Order: sequence, then structure tokens, then C-alpha cells
Amino acid sequence: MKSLVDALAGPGWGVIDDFLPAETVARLRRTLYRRQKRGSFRDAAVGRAAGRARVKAIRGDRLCWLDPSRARGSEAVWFEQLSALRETLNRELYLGIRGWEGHYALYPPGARYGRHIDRFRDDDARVVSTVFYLNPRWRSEYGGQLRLYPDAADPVDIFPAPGRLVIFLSDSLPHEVITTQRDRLSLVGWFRRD
Ligand SMILES: O=C(O)CCC(=O)C(=O)O
Ligand SMILES: [Fe+2]
Repeated sequence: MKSLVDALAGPGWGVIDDFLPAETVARLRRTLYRRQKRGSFRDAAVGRAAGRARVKAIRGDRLCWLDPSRARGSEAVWFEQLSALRETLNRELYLGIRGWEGHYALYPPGARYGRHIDRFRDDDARVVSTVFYLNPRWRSEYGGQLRLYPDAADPVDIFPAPGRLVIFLSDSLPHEVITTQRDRLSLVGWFRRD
């Protein structure tokens, strides 16, 4: 986790593979699919003014929010690791993170998420974005890479490999999700300072 701290303090983003054991990743994936079958996923929203068709063209994922108070099993393991990461970030970088909010995300084939930053204009509580990938395997021809646009550097592509965690500063790093050719599964969230 120390390497993540250095990455966040330097270029403003970092990647760590095998953040959780493969077995836990598989269990989280099964939980995601179970919730999908139960109808717990909703279309993601972009602003209020944009029409539905336009939204789909910009952002095609479907999502299901996590409830930390009801986390059991693999979700509890996720929250434990997350809180270890939060403590490290607060200790080393004085980020003052207090909580985390997040959701499962499912990008069906053809879905993308156009370039954006994660902090809302009217809500500056999001400090660090976290993206954790739950796909069973990934090949580059499936597309679906996360493309980061660091300041004064070339864009960086990160493929959604199983068990990979990406973190970046929520207020300053533009990024997008390139159109995926396969179901693309993840746990997306934000460390917040409130
Ligand atoms: O899934 C990803 O790689 C990034 C998702 C994202 O940017 C978001 O949900 O805000
Ligand atoms: Fe984002």
C-alpha cells in the first residue's frame, strides 16, 4: 500500500494488483450478479438536464449502491481492506478521509463513460476515487480500459484486470472508460472527507 501512497502524492494516481485474494474477487462478482438478477441495478445518471438517450451515449453503466451497515462475507473483507488503505492515506498524506461511498458497476457490451472528473461542482467531499475490478479475466481486445489524463503527461490506459485496484485524486484527474465489448464489472467509489 505504500506504493499507492507515493503514486497518489506524485502523479496523482496509482494501481495495485491483487488488492484482494482471487477467491474474494470471485465472491464479490457472484454477489454483483445476484443483485443484478434481483433487479437491484439502475441506469447511471449524468446531470439532470441531459435526456435519456443522450445519457446512454455518454455513460452506459448500470449500478447498485453498497450499504456498509449490511456488509457481510466478501463485502466485509472489502471494507476491511478499504479502511486499512484509508488509515494509510490519512497517516501518510493527511487527507482527512472519514468515509467511503460506492457502488457495483456493470458496463454491458457497447457501454462507455465519457471523459469527466469525479467531483461534483456543488459537493467537494470526494477526495480519492477507488475502482476495483471484478471481471473473471480480461483481454485487451475486449476494450473497456480506463483512460487517465494526467496533467502534463500522456494519457495512460489501464485494463480492468481481476483484483486490480486503481486510485486517483477525485478533483483533478480527468478520465474515461473506453467502450467495452464484454460485461465489465467493478466496485467504484470515493473516499470522502465528511
Ligand atoms: O470503471 C472505471 O474504470 C472508472 C469508472 C468511473 O470513472 C466512474 O464511475 O466515475
Ligand atoms: Fe469517474
